[in-house]
Amino acid sequence: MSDIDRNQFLINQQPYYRPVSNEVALYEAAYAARMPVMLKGPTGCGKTRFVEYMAWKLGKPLITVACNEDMTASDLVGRFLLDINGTKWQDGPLTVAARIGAICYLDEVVEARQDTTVVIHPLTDHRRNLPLEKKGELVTAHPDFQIVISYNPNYQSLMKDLKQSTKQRFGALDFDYPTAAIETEIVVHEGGVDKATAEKLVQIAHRSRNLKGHGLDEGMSTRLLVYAAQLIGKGVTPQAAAQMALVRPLTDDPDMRDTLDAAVNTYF
Ligand SMILES: Nc1ncnc2c1ncn2[C@@H]1O[C@H](COP(=O)(O)OP(=O)(O)OP(=O)(O)O)[C@@H](O)[C@H]1O
Repeated sequence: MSDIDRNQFLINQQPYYRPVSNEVALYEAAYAARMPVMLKGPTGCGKTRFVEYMAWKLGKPLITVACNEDMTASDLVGRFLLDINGTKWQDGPLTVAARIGAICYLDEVVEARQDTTVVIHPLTDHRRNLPLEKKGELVTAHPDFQIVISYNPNYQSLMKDLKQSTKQRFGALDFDYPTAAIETEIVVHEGGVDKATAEKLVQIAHRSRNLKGHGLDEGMSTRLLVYAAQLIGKGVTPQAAAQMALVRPLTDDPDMRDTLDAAVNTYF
């Protein structure tokens, strides 16, 4: 039993999510089958917002874990802690999610070491259980439990990739930056700018995305477009907002910065 209040992980207000394709229906089918789901796509394209929206739509709690390379299996599963009465077991977020029947979202899972990632294996196949080896307990996942991971294929390298035995436990949905019309709609909604301004921001992003692989690792994300729009909404000039939110975060290279600034200047 867990004394954790499941309600604290429920999303009470509908998150704004603009569907791009049939991802909502596909996710619902995967959830109905309790299939683990992998969301693949570049940074800032809506993966996290999508999971929040789906958790709200399905009325299930959501527990999110930002993965990093220092994360150990204990950070996910739990550990014994010392307190005044001696040692006390504390469940990690994955264990809490399995007990209360939450959707457990492991963000950027490829950042975690492979020996950490394998702890999810027994939860992602027919066993649906989680051995707490140090505690000597086998947790059987609540029927509502589901595991979702996000993954940016552009960052993958030989050193950092998921094992096939991990990948092949998931159904996968491809995400990418939406079409110009949909992305404009998102920037208007999230950034509170008019349509004409949002369209220009999106066009600048398209220019940068064309430079991916030609001096840029990634183009400007939808998230950065929303940031730029929010600055404009606070009274910053579009040019300064685009420089601060779109160009400067993207590159440290002075030539590339000048190229992107020039692109901004053709629009604003
Ligand atoms: N389809 C969409 N509907 C609504 N908002 C969106 C959508 N796509 C992107 N956004 C906006 O872009 C922002 C960034 O999206 P999100 O945080 O979901 O990115 P992400 O793909 O999870 O990024 P990362 O991989 O870096 O965590 C959101 O806060 C939201 O404002």
